[in-house]
Amino acid sequence: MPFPPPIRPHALRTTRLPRPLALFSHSTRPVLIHRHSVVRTLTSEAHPSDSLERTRDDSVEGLLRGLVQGDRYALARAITLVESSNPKHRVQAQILLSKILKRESELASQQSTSLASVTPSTEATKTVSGTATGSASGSGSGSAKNTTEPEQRLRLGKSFRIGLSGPPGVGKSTFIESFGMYLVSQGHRVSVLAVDPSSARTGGSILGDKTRMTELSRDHMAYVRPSPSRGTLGGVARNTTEAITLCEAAGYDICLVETVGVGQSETMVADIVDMFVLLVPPAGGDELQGMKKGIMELSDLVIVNKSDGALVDSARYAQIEYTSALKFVKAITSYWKARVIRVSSMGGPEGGIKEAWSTMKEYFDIMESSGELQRKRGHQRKIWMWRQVSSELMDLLNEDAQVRELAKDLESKVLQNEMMSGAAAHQIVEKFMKGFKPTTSP
Ligand SMILES: Nc1nc2c(ncn2[C@@H]2O[C@H](COP(=O)(O)OP(=O)(O)OP(=O)(O)O)[C@@H](O)[C@H]2O)c(=O)[nH]1
Repeated sequence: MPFPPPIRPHALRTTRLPRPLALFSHSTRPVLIHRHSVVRTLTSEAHPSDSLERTRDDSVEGLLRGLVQGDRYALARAITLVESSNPKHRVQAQILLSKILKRESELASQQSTSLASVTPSTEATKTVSGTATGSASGSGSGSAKNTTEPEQRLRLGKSFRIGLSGPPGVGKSTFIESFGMYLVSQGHRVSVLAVDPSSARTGGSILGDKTRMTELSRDHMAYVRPSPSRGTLGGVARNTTEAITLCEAAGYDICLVETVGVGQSETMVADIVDMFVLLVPPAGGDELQGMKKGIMELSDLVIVNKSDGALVDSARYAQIEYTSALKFVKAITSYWKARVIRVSSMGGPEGGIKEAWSTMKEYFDIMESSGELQRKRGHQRKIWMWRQVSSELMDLLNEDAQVRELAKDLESKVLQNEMMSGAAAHQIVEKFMKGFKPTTSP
């Protein structure tokens, strides 16, 4: 099956917001002090057409209803729920996710009949515009309700998950802004999630308070998650996987997951997405030497960014260098050989953005039609099941006060070389198992 057609081909011109601060009256979120944060929060999560009603319903049913209507308030709150470490919230999050997955499988069985009677683009256009006009104008809501089948918004498994990584300053936000706006102009609905490894380690943030992707954030066809996930890397990954599921349930057919190309986060992102794209600066030689071989092995596409003005020659040089470096890297799948293209993120669609999308789309079509995409997703789910097991076990260990106390003592013994690390680990697990009281799962 080819890449799912855009949901709303004619929507672009009708959806721009006048000024972010005009949305104050609609926001149910607390007003933040930092000016950029205010703009990011409001522009990313609030739009007059996001919801048919302003009342906030945080029950699982309410969130689900909001999600399938494509309401960004509901999406933002649902992502906050899955990111929460509060045990009560985790139970609610799991119920919400399992309801989404249940609906997805029900839809899959109905799909052949419903999609045969309605062409995908017509169905999607009705659905999304119905939601948008319903609240924006009020008068159109009657007919909008008639044509809106919320279940049709659950397009799980019909989205394209793209991971984007690259060193700080390579132009990731500029690329995503430009690329995202191009996709939106083609009728796609785009969500952007950020994975920030620094927040996992130190609580700080590389992405910081910088206002990023302002134009895309304001577009009704896009959802930019204002703040990156935090917590342990395993927790961040779990949150991101669940956030992707929520974005897909809310009708976003393209999900971009961005990470800074330092540390382990790119491996983690590559295990979540369908395609992994590496952005590199227009220089080869030393920089290429410094680039970890591992990250090249993960890449399905390498984009040499900033291929414009005086940088074109070095971008060409980098393209040649990366292309030959890739010859020594083992392909991830026999269906696709990684490519290197040049892009100017500031050069508009013709500056390489169009080519980047057609290459990604070609990848998606090949992987989808060969069945490789489904296999890859299945394999990823299996990997994540086990990563989640270890992440949850670690959470349980950390929550146990007695284990924490023992661990502190054993850590210092291991540090002083008074005890073998394996023996210490064994004692910790033993202590935990003795005191473990199973809780009822959702
Ligand atoms: N000439 C040129 N400059 C670019 C291009 N893309 C980005 N830049 C510039 O590169 C600088 C860094 O761009 P960002 O998009 O902030 O880079 P980033 O990778 O998101 O940076 P971090 O948020 O620090 O990770 C900015 O000054 C951009 O204007 C491009 O295609 N051509």
